[in-house]
Amino acid sequence: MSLLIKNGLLLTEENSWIETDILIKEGIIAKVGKNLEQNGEEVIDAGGKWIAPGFIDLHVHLREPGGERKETIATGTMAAAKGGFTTIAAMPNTRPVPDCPEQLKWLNERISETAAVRVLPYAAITTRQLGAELTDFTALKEAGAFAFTDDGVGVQSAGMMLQAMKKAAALNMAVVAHCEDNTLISKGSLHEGRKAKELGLNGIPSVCESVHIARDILLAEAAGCHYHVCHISTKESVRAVRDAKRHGIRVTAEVTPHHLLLCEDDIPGLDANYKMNPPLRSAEDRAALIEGLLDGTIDFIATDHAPHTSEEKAEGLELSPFGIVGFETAFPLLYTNLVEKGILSLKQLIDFMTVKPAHVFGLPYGIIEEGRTADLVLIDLEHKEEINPDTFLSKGKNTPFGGWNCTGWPALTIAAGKIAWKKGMVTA
Ligand SMILES: NC(=O)N[C@@H](CC(=O)O)C(=O)O
Ligand SMILES: [Zn+2]
Ligand SMILES: [Zn+2]
Repeated sequence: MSLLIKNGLLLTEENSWIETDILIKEGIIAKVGKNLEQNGEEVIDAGGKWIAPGFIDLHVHLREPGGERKETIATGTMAAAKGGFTTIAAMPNTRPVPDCPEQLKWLNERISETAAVRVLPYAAITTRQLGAELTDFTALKEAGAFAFTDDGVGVQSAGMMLQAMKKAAALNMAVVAHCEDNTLISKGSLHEGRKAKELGLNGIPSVCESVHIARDILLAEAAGCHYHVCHISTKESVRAVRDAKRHGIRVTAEVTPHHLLLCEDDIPGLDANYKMNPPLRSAEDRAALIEGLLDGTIDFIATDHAPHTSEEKAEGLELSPFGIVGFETAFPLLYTNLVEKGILSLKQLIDFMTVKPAHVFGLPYGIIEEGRTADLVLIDLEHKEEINPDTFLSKGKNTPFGGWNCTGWPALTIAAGKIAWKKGMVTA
């Protein structure tokens, strides 16, 4: 299939734009330039919309296998495509866990049969993510693991983490960490701070995260491994990563849209759509995350798309599972609340969602250039719409952002040269 995109606006390095056409042939960007001639290709008139590299989200939960009531690879990747994402990396906290080559092979087959966009599967660090026994990293790498993580739980033992990092270093793979010390969780459902006190609930202290990050940075230095911090949320964590980078330690970090845009003060009461792990922290923490993103301490943005059923979320703040969905709101939220407010330039936002994650993990995506895979998103920066969870393609409707008015929405997503989602498209 060949496609010709006409009259798109392409962002330049200087945060300016040029008008361009893009010719796509057999999944590859064949030509970028003005007034390209049509030779029987399907034409897409971008009509002044912006063309960005397809977004890359390296922290998502697709729930399959085992959690199909919350999401499947098919529904999750359709939601991703609608959000403008063309490459996503799926976390291994499924049932079963991809902790052996057979399971990973099954997953890769399922992905190739049902996914609407590219899915890179993580493999677990420990068997069944129980923290007791290291998985076979060599075999898992051969079977197609993208990187190693036990996301959903922290690796409690420093000894286990060091072993994992040494193995990963030898294979030139990354260890990706959910940082949480189980002795410090305190059975909390939100941040240990003002709001927890006001609601009379147990809080999760900041040290619960930062102590793991500090530990792991020293372990990564000893092992010489690429260590990546998931969903960073506290000012102390940002400080630790900043300090580690200054010392030349190979640490990188991601932050979620919700931690950039919300803090504990925004939690209206006992609404479980504000419950996620790590929790929404203090206003100072939120400011430190933005500062960390701006000064390069935090490398990129990842949604931590974590769908749960409405029944589960109806159990309330204390009993419901942690997590919120992210694919279908990430760009409009960040564009409206960071770019339009002058905190980030459009170029910076696009980089945090494309070039940077690709660069950190050595992926050949996130760049619009002749010869590259045609992963693209057309964005309508003028379009205004209210976030309505009922319209989500994800099975998960669990978001605290329902009713937010946003400007700047994806209109069409092309993944590996094929239209993966188009505004107004009817899906099953
Ligand atoms: N972030 C969350 O609140 N929940 C995630 C787990 C995780 O990312 O740690 C989930 O799987 O639901
Ligand atoms: Zn996590
Ligand atoms: Zn997660």
